[in-house]
Amino acid sequence: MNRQNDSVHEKAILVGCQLPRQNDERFFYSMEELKSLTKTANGTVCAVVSQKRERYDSATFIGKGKVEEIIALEEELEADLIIFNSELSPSQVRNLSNHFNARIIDRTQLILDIFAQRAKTREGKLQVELAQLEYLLPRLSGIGVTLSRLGGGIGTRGPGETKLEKDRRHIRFRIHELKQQINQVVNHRERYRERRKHQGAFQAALVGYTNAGKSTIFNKLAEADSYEEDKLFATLDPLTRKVKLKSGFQMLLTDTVGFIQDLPTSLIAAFRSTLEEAAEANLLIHVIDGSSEDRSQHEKTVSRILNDLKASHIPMLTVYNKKDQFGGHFIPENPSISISALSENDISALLSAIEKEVVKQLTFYQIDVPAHDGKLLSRLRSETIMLEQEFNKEKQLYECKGYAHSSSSIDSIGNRGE
Ligand SMILES: Nc1nc2c(ncn2[C@@H]2O[C@H](COP(=O)(O)OP(=O)(O)OP(=O)(O)O)[C@@H](O)[C@H]2O)c(=O)[nH]1
Repeated sequence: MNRQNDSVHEKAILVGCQLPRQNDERFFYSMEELKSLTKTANGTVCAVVSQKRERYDSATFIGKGKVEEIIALEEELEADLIIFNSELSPSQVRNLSNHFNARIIDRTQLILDIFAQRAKTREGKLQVELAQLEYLLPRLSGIGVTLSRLGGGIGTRGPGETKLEKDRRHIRFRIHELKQQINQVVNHRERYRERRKHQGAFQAALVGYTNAGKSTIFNKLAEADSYEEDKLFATLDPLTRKVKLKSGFQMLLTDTVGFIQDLPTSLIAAFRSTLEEAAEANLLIHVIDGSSEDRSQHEKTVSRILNDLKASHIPMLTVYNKKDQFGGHFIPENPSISISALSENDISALLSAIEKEVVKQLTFYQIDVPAHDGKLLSRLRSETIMLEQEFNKEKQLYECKGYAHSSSSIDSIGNRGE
């Protein structure tokens, strides 16, 4: 399993600059999120500095006075890192590096670093490396010149603990290579996705703000071995598993990447194809950390991203998770359920709630199955929700009734009707 450099806790000063177009609430939330991202990357926040300006300073992002203030803080607190809450231009990084001993990184690099640490599947790793290199390339000013003392620590790590390449020629070659490999993997996944569609499987996807508890719920529902941890972004790749509902009906469940505000564009591009998978689901299971103070902000972020993905029309079950920490007293959206993913009873209630939503989308069928056709019977049991199965001794057949997914490939379900 892929872990951070647990022993190293770099000390970071966070820097934000609020422009007139950003209201106080949004700016505050974004700084809070930066703190949480820093902790996720195994950094320790030792100071937070912010400034209001009409526009960013083209040379140093923040004003001269603030630069002086941070120089003093850096010395006093012995900071290793200064993290800026916006994307810095290559020249801003260069200019700032002249003022500080600590390494300078921006929000994008921080997020890329976290994604690099937590990518699990081959595709996720390739995509994160590509996003990192595309970010890095314009920021190198010549062969072998490094970006803000590239070499170790937050912002410089590649997927699977490899060091980021720093030579322009190598980077270009690697970008080319990565694009080819990603194409292959994506094509392979597309074929797999088409096959699943063709088979008419019912597909559900877990979506939600990062750290809401998606992987935990996914594991409990699918009894799969996914990676969960109390840090942001434990899920970077969509993982798809079979989930058996109480009736025996099997659906596919996909776990998706955690959503955050202002995901860097390079990463949106990298994960677009994987997020598109969620956009094709029959049912979205939106997991919300009900115990978080930023709950409503998180919900807004997720709705916005779903909207961008053109997935807002998909039926949704809202799950307020971590009930053990908030008491479950919401009068929330419909349909919804409050649970603690850590409680077996609640997981069982969640399965029933999911089943209720699934049934809404299924079609009633009635079919006679010859007694000797055990194969069809067993398929009906797992691929549909069978309500009745009566044996007609005279005709030597089973009279079955139930609900099936409308695009089910069980072609023998001919005589549907309500
Ligand atoms: N107290 C409590 N903790 C929970 C519950 N569900 C999940 N957690 C914890 O919350 C943390 C985050 O859970 P994950 O399942 O990794 O969250 P995620 O939504 O997959 O996160 P990303 O992959 O970062 O998007 C873990 O430490 C879980 O153990 C719950 O119901 N109650």
